[in-house]
Amino acid sequence: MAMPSQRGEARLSAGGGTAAGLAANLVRRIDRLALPEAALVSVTLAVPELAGLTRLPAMADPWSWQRPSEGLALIAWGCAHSVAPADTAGLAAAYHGLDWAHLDADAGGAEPVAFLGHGFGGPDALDFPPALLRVPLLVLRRRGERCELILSHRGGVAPARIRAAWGEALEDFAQALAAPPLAAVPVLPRRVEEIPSPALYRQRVRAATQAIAAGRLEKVVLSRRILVEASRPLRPERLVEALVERHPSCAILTAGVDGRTLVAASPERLVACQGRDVGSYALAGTAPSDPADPFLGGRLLSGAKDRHEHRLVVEWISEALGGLCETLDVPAAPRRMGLGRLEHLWTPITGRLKPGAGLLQAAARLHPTPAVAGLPLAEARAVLAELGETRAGWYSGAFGWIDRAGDGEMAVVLRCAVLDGDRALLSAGGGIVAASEPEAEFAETELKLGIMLEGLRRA
Ligand SMILES: C=C(O[C@@H]1C=C(C(=O)O)C=C[C@H]1O)C(=O)O
Repeated sequence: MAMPSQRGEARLSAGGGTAAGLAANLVRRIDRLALPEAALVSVTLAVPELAGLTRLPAMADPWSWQRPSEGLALIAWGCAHSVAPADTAGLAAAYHGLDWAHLDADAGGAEPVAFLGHGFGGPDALDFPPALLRVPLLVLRRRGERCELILSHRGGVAPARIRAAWGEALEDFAQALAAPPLAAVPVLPRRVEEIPSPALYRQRVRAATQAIAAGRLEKVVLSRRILVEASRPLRPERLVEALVERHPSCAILTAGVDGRTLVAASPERLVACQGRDVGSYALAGTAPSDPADPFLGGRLLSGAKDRHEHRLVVEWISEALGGLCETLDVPAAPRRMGLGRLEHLWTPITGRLKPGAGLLQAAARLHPTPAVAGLPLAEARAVLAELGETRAGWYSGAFGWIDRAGDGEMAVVLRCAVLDGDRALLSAGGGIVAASEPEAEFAETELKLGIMLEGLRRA
């Protein structure tokens, strides 16, 4: 544990060195390297001494991604390059336009990474930018046993300037890692606003089922959000810690945008790529899981309404991804994915990409899936607009990372909150099909909101 002491003396671990010592050591290693030349330059250093310290430290506007079940953590610090395109297509253009040179100083084989995120499309009630691509100044990456620091900087400037910027960032980052965690006083956030009101949400579910019965569309995903207030500022890094512990199979992500922090524990993979292997999750159909009632999940698997809702998503993803793939594997029947108090129907879809196809191309085709929008998409968007629904803070958009070689993953932003001081705005929704009932749909959103509400008690 870090010992409280003066700046520069803070210890990274009981037996380890000081934060200042680590930073000085890394700076010496960087000084010996000949930096590559390009518009964007990166260097990766192995840092086994940080392997036990890949928790998100307290910082302003944190960007991070963790998949604890895969032993993956990416913690960013600062910004070397950022682009704010108008949409997902713009994200792909921004990424492919990067002139990015890299020096793998310890021959660990790892590529430098960029983070990216975007909203659902259309107005964002929190005015989050439609899309962002960011190459951080530093990324601490842990993958299994390996731990590395990736440093990036805009090229075309004197190497001494780059080294100075990295040196300063390394010092600050090491200090943040060594800072002792703040006392864990539990908070009880209370609801201060519900948008729409519970009664209006039920009414929207009814209106949606009527539009479906009238033959306008097959499915539409409605959502609601709640604003909660705590008695003191909420801390994203503590919320992340709680989510990592409770939902290790999810993608736990943060994106700091102008002092507000989006935090999510998403069970839904929009797309993941490794080489030409690609995968996406169809996730739709939800029920409470009750350990005392093992048959409940069985009912989810055999229930006609949820199976129908799920099948629509499987077919749509198979078609969207299939167009980019040489081979596609779609399991014949869904499985159950358990997430604490609820569970989903889940079909992991995998394939082999055609040459030239990649993660961002797949992401642009897959977003928004009928798991968060509806079918057909244009009619679903029209119904959402008629019902007056808006989404906020990238909820039901996507967030993830991509490395220089094109490997990476994006998750659908679900089970999320935007933290702003002592307040947090939580969003959740659910798919409405012909057989949906207002009360059950409302209860489903409450279950989904429960994941963040529970985490926030420890924020
Ligand atoms: C829309 C959300 O979740 C999506 C909708 C689901 C459903 O309708 O059953 C299940 C998982 C997600 O794909 C949400 O969590 O807000």
